[in-house]
Amino acid sequence: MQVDEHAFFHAATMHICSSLDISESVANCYEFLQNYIPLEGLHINIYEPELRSIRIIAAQGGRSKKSLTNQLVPLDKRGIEFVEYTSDHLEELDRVMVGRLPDARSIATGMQERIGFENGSYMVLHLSVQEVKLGVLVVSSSSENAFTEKHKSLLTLLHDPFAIALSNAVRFREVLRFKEMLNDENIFLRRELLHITGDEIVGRDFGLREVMTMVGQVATLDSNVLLLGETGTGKEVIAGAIHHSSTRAAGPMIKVNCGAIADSILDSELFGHEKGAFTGAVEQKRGRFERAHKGTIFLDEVAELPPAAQVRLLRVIQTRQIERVGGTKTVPVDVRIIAATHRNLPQMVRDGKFREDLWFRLNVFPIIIPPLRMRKMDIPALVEHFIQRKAKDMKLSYTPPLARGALGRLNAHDWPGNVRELENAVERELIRSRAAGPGTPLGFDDFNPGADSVKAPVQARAKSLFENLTLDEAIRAHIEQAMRKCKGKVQGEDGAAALLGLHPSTLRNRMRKLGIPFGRSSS
Ligand SMILES: Nc1ncnc2c1ncn2[C@@H]1O[C@H](COP(=O)(O)OP(=O)(O)OP(=O)(O)O)[C@@H](O)[C@H]1O
Repeated sequence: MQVDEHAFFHAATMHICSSLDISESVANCYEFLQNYIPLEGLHINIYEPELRSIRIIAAQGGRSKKSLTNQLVPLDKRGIEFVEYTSDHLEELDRVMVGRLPDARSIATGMQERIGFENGSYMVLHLSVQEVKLGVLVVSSSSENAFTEKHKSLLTLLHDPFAIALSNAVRFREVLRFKEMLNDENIFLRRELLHITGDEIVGRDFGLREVMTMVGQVATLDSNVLLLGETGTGKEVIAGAIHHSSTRAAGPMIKVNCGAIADSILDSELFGHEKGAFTGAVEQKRGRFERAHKGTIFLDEVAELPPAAQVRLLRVIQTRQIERVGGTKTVPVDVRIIAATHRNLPQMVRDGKFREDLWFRLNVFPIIIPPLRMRKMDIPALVEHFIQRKAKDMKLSYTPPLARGALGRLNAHDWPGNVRELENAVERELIRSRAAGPGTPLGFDDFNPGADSVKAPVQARAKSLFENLTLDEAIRAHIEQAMRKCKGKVQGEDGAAALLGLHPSTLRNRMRKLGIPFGRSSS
């Protein structure tokens, strides 16, 4: 057959450049090329030296039923030597090499099985740009001696368009990888920034004192931690504190909300997927476990994991390895697990809804975070903290004061939504105050604590303690109460600083600010 080489080159280039996705380009080209070359398989492969393997980037034809895209074909010593030799001696070699498929076995054991022809022949076009070897285009046939000099020269014509398509594909993969890394880095840096700018844990010296002691005990170990507490109690905040105080603080902390991810994509989210693993998997993706490598993974709402995912999580904990969806190799991951739930996990284990073996693995060091109604002494400081933070977020040039009686109203509530509910209440009140005019005190007047019988005694106690007090007055009352208990002593084991969980000089500063006499001035 007489071939118009210009027309062939033009049409082939149009097919190769028809898509940004190299798999599609190869698919589009496959049938077209069959009009000129008796091929039954078309593959583009790159060499990955650190994995000592060939990676199939795009594949069409062949006898394999499974998608070959992204599969790794390990090379033995001879294979590595061959690939490295051809990379170093590109100029001296023919651009297209023709050979018998059985001989290819010595280069890449397994490649032949993947293509699916026992016997037959192949042509390999070495793809390079500016003398840098990128990879190869492999054309194969199940017939022996299928390819002639004419086929060889036609394939040679296609070097540049295929090389450019491969170079773009490789760069695109790199960009995606960097994008993912930057994303992780960004999340990490934002957390870090919050940490440095003092997104401190309010109540660490009061209502969360025991919790923080436990955080201190476990943070530097690598043990798994289970955080138990109602919704909004600050489980994520505590998980962050553990990570930041651990030896993994320089690594990433990756959060997974196990209850918010659809079952169908849970595996791919947790463990990643290979390109082509399922419809829509257009690129390889690292899962959250891989992204948390050398850091911490925070599995929020762990009780919501469906049974199949529980099994896979258990396997990861046992083997410290993951397998991407659609992948064949295992990837080691060095990750510390912090899990959290607001559910009664032991009960779920008894009901057969949560695997007992997984429960044992996660429950190495449980920390119970008390609900806000059991640590109401933290409310004034939390309110102060949220007013400062939200006023900054809302770009207010002032921080409005609390109205008289506001704290009493807040204390009378039982806070079923815990700290998050309080945070939202403060935000709502700031919005109202801004609308009423700058500096309008935050009254929490419309705030309805509800009035069921369970809350009544709590309300009565809280009212007597805090009603009609401003924030400073409430803190002042709290300190004065501690000073009375400690008979005016600030420092020492039986001093007010120890009772309040503060450093003595911090307490003295605060007392000075609030005009509370201490030491000689108190007598
Ligand atoms: N001790 C605290 N100091 C300062 N802010 C806190 C504290 N505890 C909780 N918060 C804030 O309250 C909100 C809810 O906290 P967080 O998300 O950690 O709760 P959670 O228990 O993980 O909630 P969920 O169970 O719904 O996931 C967050 O905005 C958090 O910053």
